[in-house]
Amino acid sequence: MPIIELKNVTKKINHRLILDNISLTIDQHHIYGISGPNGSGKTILLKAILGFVKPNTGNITVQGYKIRKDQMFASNVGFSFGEEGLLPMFDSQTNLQLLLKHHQLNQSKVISTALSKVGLDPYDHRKVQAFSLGMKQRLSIACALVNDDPIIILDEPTNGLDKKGQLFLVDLIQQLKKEQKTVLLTSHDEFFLKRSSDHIFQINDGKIRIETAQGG
Ligand SMILES: Nc1ncnc2c1ncn2[C@@H]1O[C@H](COP(=O)(O)OP(=O)(O)OP(=O)(O)O)[C@@H](O)[C@H]1O
Repeated sequence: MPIIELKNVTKKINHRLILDNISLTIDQHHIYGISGPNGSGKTILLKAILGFVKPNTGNITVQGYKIRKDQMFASNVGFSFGEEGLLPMFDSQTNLQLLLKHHQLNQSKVISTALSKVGLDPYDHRKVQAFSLGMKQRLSIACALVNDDPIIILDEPTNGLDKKGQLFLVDLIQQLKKEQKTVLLTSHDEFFLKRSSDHIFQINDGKIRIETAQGG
């Protein structure tokens, strides 16, 4: 059974068709990359899967639950939308702490582990507003990882990362695959997509098509 399934999903914004009858299946433990020009609907698609955007027609199912029907929002999904999800007036530890879904006795260990996984210093207590773009991107990715969810959604995770950071991210995604996570990510960087993903989808004019399926 697919872990995520979209059936005939349509989304219009201001009478403009953004997602045009999209059907898609995502199998668990695979890495899926989505490419497409600016404004093609990649972010809207990810937000619809999470339940943050309501489609006009169609159904989205995550782990067997219909989103905005059985469940308002997809649970068990870690997500990163770059800087927009961060609280700049707090340090990285507080940003992660506020996201923890479950009370944990070893909270600071869980937070340190997530920061170390993305190459940030767990003892750096500066406010996030003092971080470089690359550090903010890494923290945003840590936000997606901190709850150890089985599904990880990363919108443009290479934004702000230099070449070394991008290679680090490729390794991190391969590590997530080894941990049996299902990852759905978007990127404009074809090289990064090919290096990191088992399957690549292309969105254009609201329609989605599979570009390559390298097998996972
Ligand atoms: N809140 C909104 N109000 C009006 N239009 C919106 C809104 N959010 C998105 N859109 C429009 O929907 C379209 C798809 O946006 P989306 O952010 O999904 O594109 P994208 O493929 O992620 O683009 P990029 O590569 O630039 O990040 C764009 O034309 C955008 O202007």
